[in-house]
Amino acid sequence: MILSDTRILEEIEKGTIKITPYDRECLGSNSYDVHLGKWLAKYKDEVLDARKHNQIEHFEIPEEGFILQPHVFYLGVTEEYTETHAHVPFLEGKSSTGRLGIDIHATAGKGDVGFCGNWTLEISVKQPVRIYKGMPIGQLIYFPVDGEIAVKYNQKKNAKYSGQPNKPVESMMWKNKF
Ligand SMILES: O=c1ccn([C@H]2C[C@H](O)[C@@H](COP(=O)(O)OP(=O)(O)OP(=O)(O)O)O2)c(=O)[nH]1
Repeated sequence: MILSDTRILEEIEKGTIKITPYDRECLGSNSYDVHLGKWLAKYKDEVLDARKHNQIEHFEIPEEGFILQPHVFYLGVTEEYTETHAHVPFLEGKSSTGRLGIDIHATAGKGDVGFCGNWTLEISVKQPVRIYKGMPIGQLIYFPVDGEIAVKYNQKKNAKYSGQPNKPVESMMWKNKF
């Protein structure tokens, strides 16, 4: 089951879903459109090491936009700060971004019950494409959960991405012991 527009609105009124900034126009029949924040980032090193803390450098998308290149991996961020306290939020692309050859997440679009923060986007493109801050970039969909949640994401001691800011956050895989 996926929450409908009226159910998303009810949850927003209850405070179990928070989306800031919020615009009623961005609410679809069963999703909410999110937008590209002004910060992008790239890893400093060409070769990443899954055991190490790979550093990123942030840069701002200028007014005239920024051309993303294929074979370069970017991190982006949603303009929206969200909180989801009773449902599983999923970040999906939009058909219109997909049709421009833009992928906005790599492998994991699922969020956690209790996730609070801006969403980091894992962006790659099929051909050069100019993107702009504030453009619609994805959509959030919400799934009800079956059963009690013992520990919500924002209550977990080792949650790596809790409270993500309005700048992209790099992989914290290095915090896993392996
Ligand atoms: O494209 C995405 C997908 C998820 N998230 C956020 C929401 C999610 O609640 C959180 C953690 O995601 P996930 O559980 O997939 O990450 P992990 O690598 O397993 O980290 P952790 O060990 O903290 O769960 O990151 C993003 O910012 N961008």
